[in-house]
Amino acid sequence: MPLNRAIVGFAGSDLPLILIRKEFMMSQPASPLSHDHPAVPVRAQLATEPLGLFGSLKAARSNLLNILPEIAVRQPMVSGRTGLRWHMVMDPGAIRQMLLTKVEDYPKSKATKNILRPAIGDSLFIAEGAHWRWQRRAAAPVFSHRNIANLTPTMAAAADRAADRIAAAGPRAVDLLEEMVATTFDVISEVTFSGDGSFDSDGVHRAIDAYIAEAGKISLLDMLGVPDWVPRPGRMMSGHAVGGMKKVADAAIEARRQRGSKGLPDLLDLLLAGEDPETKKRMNTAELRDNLLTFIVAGHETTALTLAWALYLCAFDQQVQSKARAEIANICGNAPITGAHVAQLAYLRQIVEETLRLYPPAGIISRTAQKADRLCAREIRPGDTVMIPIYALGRHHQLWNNPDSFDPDRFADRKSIDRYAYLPFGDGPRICIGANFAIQEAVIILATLLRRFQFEEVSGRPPKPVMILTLRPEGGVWLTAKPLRSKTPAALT
Ligand code: HEM
Repeated sequence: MPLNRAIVGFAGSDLPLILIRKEFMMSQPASPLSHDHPAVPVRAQLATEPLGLFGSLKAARSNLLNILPEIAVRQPMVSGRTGLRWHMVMDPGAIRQMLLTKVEDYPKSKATKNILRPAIGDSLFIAEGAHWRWQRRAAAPVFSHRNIANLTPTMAAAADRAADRIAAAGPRAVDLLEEMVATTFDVISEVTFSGDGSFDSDGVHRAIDAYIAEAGKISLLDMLGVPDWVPRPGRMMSGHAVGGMKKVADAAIEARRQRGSKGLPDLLDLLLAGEDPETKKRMNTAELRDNLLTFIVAGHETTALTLAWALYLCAFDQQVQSKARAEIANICGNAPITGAHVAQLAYLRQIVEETLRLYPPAGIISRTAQKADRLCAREIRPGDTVMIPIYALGRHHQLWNNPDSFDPDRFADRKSIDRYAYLPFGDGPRICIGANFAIQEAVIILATLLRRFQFEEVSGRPPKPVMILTLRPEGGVWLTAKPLRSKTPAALT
């Protein structure tokens, strides 16, 4: 079927308005479909009719996925106007243009920067141009293959602690989302400020979570295009917690400068030693702190969500869970999980990749166009918001077979997948710097938990995909964890 270039206006618009063809207006039942179709895991209910300005604003505050129209999983591009002109791009060629060939013309959107700048300053995540480039060059060695491999024991130890906590819950259902957030925070605080007894990691964790909860709610004022200097109440509320968090981080950096590195270098040691290979510039305390907080903010919740969704999917499909457990037994036996194992746990990696297709933590990324351009033969004007809805891309009917079903075997032959059809980590020069870190961490934690427990769904408590800043399972991921062995092999040695 040729791709239909529909343009959809979701509110008063100077763009051609509402051309939703009837066949695209059919709503999708949640699951299961019918006796002829396999059941599919939970998915978001996409909009089947224009929301209007207030409907869009309401959706944006409660669940951003609700602003995605159903045709976004069938069409290459959807455009409209809600205060500002916007486009959603699902066409791999057009996405390549935005993220790679014309990356300078599509910087991160103002809304993204407004939300994150109070917490992470002008760090690697939101800086542009030369200021971004030198920080990326200085931080790149921190995420080298060797440095990430060195973190394996820290990740495995945090995974064992998580397994012990889950075991302590006994036969009661456990919220795996909460457990995974605690576990990935444990990892990231250990690998950023390891061994600094004075570092108040609980305080930083509380401040970050409060910030994500408050400031992450897409501001009504941003959506309406109100200028940046108008204060945003939600962001001011969390300002106090953020100020405290920055002080804690600055003190930890100063303490490390005084005492120097001990043993294997952690992320802070590596960043302290890092310099831009071209300009030889090094980061000052504020730049180090903003980047470390960026790693914490960008790195812990995203990986926790991946793990929580992966465990939900393994409980949803017991055959996949058994196959994964067989692989772990075959590759790792009873030994503690090592970096060498991670490289061989191919099926576990496929589960993680398929989880990221169905529930990408960064469900929508967005850019503000700087120049007049054309995407999918459609006019882009300077100032237009151009979104890449990663969630819709991963479930696009033109790009995937049975897009809503869970099938890790899709990733058995990675070469068969169009690079720009699968973008949980973005692409081009702004691709996630922590992608390998996240995959390694997810594989280690998943392997540790699956060899110790059999996870089962709790009836009547399915997670609901909701996107505020990230795509989260609302209400948590409640599963029962049936013990398969009393202790992890690491703890037995
Ligand atoms: C499963 C886990 C993760 C997911 C799904 C994820 C996703 C993403 C995505 C989609 C982007 C690009 C955003 C855009 O282009 O607008 C990004 C950028 C970034 N991520 Fe991740 N991320 C994850 C884990 C991590 C980890 C573990 C770290 C660090 C420890 C990290 C640090 C960053 C940074 C610093 C950037 C900005 C890079 C730049 O602009 O040069 N992320 N991430």
